[in-house]
Amino acid sequence: MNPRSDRSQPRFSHLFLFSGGTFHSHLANWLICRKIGKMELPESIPFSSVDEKLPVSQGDFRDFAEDPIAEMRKLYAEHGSLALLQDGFKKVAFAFGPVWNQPVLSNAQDYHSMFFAIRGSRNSSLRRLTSGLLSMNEDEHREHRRMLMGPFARKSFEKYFEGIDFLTAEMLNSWKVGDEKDILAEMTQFMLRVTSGMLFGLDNPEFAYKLGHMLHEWVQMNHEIGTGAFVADSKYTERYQDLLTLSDELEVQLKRLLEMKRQNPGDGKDVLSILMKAYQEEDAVDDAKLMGHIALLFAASHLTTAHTFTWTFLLLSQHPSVMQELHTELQAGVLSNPLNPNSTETSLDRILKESMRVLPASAYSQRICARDMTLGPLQLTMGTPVVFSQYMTHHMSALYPNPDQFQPERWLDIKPSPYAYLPFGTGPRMCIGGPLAMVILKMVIPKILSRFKLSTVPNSTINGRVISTMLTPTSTVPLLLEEQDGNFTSAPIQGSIHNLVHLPSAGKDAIRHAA
Ligand code: HEM
Repeated sequence: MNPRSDRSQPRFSHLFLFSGGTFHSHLANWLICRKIGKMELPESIPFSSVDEKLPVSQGDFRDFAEDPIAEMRKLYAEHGSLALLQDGFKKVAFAFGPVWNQPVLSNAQDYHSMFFAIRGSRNSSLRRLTSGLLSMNEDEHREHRRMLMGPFARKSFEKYFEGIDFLTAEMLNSWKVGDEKDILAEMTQFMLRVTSGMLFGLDNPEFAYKLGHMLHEWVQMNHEIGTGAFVADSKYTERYQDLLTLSDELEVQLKRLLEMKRQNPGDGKDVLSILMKAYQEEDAVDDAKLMGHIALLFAASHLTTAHTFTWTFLLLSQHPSVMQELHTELQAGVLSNPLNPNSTETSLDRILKESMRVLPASAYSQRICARDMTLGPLQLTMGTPVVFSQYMTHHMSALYPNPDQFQPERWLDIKPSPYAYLPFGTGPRMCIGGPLAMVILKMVIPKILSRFKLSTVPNSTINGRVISTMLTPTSTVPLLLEEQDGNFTSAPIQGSIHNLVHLPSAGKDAIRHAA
């Protein structure tokens, strides 16, 4: 039997947080939320009186797991910026756009964070490795976040530059004019090395990279079965045992790393050394927590940044006039110091902002209601997941005209609120590595583009979709390495990339408007 057609039995799962209760009207609350700051609720919201019609759709969470963007678009088209998806007894709330992002993301006391994947049983290595910031809330979160901020403060960045420069040169020296490169594989490998170096130091590069590879596999596996935290389907959970085994092995290696660091602290310039020192000074050494932080930092950092590199190079290769402007700035040498706070905004700043708007590496995330509460007209019981989405918010035409088009020049005229533009999230749980990721992108992109022209391979097929919470290229992303001669053209490409962004070579009707 096709499991998708078996709708007669509600599916129960110990993995899923149940939510029950009845719905009531909460018009007053909704009206208060209607105008927050400068942001108006988009006109399209269809309920005029909450009693008339609540924004509830019956659905199948497996459809959401398969294609989160398609499901979110459907909910948005049907209900506007607030919706509840109900599958049997289970419910998930969806909050799209700045009006609802604000309460969900600013109120960390009522909207708790939850690790994006299955966490394992109480005494498992998986549970310990997933105990980093994303699994912490309230006082515990505040305390650990404060200690973690040190290595991610701007004054710490210079410690990582030497390693990043070295690894960039190593990658570029392995590239040759005429090569066709899968830029996704290249940038993933590059970020794996950069992240391993930044987190563990490069005094023992072989061990750092070995650990990096293990963490990479562990992160990938978490994302693959991550959707299992939402839906009960063996498709997502059959690799769970493999994840438990890998977690055991990873924990052994991370313990080894901590021992090595204690015996030989090295130059102390890596994130782990800085953290260990901070924890020691506060007499708060807890190896399980340290390992949880390291695992999360790796998970949060390397693929998000690798995907941002990949999407940006793809978008540039499809937009020759944008590339031309960047090249002119590169030649004028105005991009050389990404750390200079006094430098005026360059086209690279706008390109990165726009790339992360139109193809945000983190497409959505979720919170869990910490108590029974209301969100607009919805009454949500404790434990109900609330999904918010960067992709949906960034593609709202009321906020960004022609939202599916890559138009870096729009940033000359706009300054959206942190609830309308949030590639790094916002509020008390905003990404702690965002500024560092931006510096890495701004350091490395000019170096690559000074050496090589990256051109689209005509008619290549580029696919992308959301896996777990990440907007991920799901095919290779082949680009041709050519001599940088400053003459840019583009060529048509195929694939599901056209469902995510409107590319000029695709013609007018290639994409439905996302939101
Ligand atoms: C382009 C690269 C990156 C993107 C797009 C990104 C995106 C995000 C987003 C959207 C969140 C908020 C999630 C939520 O609210 O549920 C987040 C949180 C986080 N990110 Fe990043 N991130 C990036 C790079 C990094 C880097 C380089 C690091 C560290 C080395 C990092 C570490 C973290 C941590 C620890 C959190 C959790 C913060 C907390 O819960 O308090 N990220 N990131």
